[in-house]
Amino acid sequence: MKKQMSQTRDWIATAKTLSEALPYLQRYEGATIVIKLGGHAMGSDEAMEEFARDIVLMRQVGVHPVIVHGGGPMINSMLKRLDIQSEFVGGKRVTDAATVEVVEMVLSGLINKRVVQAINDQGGRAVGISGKDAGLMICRQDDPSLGLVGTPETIDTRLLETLTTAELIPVIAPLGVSREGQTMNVNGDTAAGAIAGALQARRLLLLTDVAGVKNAAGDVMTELTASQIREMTEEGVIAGGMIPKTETALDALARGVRAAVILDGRVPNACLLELFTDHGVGSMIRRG
Ligand SMILES: Nc1ncnc2c1ncn2[C@@H]1O[C@H](COP(=O)(O)OP(=O)(O)O)[C@@H](O)[C@H]1O
Ligand SMILES: CC(=O)N[C@@H](CCC(=O)OP(=O)(O)O)C(=O)O
Repeated sequence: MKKQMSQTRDWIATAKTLSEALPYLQRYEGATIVIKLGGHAMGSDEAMEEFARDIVLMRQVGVHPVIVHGGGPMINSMLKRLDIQSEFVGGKRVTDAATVEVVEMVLSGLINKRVVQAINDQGGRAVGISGKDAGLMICRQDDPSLGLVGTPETIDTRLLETLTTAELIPVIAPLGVSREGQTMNVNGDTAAGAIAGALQARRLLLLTDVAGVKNAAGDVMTELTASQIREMTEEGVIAGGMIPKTETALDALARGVRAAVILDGRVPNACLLELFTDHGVGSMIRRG
């Protein structure tokens, strides 16, 4: 009897949560949300399944999710197996001709199809592409000392619009092509920011494996301004892989995205919590 009553209370709480989501569901109906799934946030098959369910639910309630994925740790292990050395400068991989082949193989092959399949297994209809498809992402060389690393120069959104109109979910591997036809390795965060800007996305969600951007004392900053980011980067508090994330957030806002959030992809249903409840799960960077 007691068990039955507590179960009823759980169901009532679930119904209340659903009911409270109504204003958020209305707010985001028809909105484009770009979600960057970092390699570190992919973790287990279970985490991937949960992420995929969130994405399918978003589509079901009229949101247009566009996924950009990373895969840094998986590229590292493939390079190691092939005995190719690799190093990062400012959160970006120094990329030579041999490395870019492995990057493309891992990102466009293994990871892209894993994300696509996870979404489709949950009843969604995802289509895997890279920045090379239909001239989506034309790049110039970032810093010559990084080799074949690209900075997106133009984003042609037509393919994404076609997919979205057909109610398909684009899943994008962060590779681009130079004007000369050279394949370029693009940091996943950088690619997501450029795509979010070009689509004038309502939100850019950067999913990673930390609770958010931490200050010098190690506390997560729930809100961050552009000047705080610049200061913390100069002081070395924001370092490594967090540099492209915060730079991307600022860049996306400058291009017209309303807000960017760096959030903890390890938290179950992180995307749903962020979009459809009061409980933010990371660091929010707003315009202004
Ligand atoms: N100030 C900071 N706050 C939080 N994380 C930071 C900070 N500075 C550096 N980092 C590092 O950035 C990492 C996230 O970047 P990265 O490893 O590239 O993630 P992903 O694979 O999800 O893109 C964190 O795991 C953390 O080690
Ligand atoms: C230029 C550059 O650094 N490219 C990244 C692309 C993958 C990526 O960004 O993966 P995460 O999101 O998991 O870090 C790389 O080669 O690792």
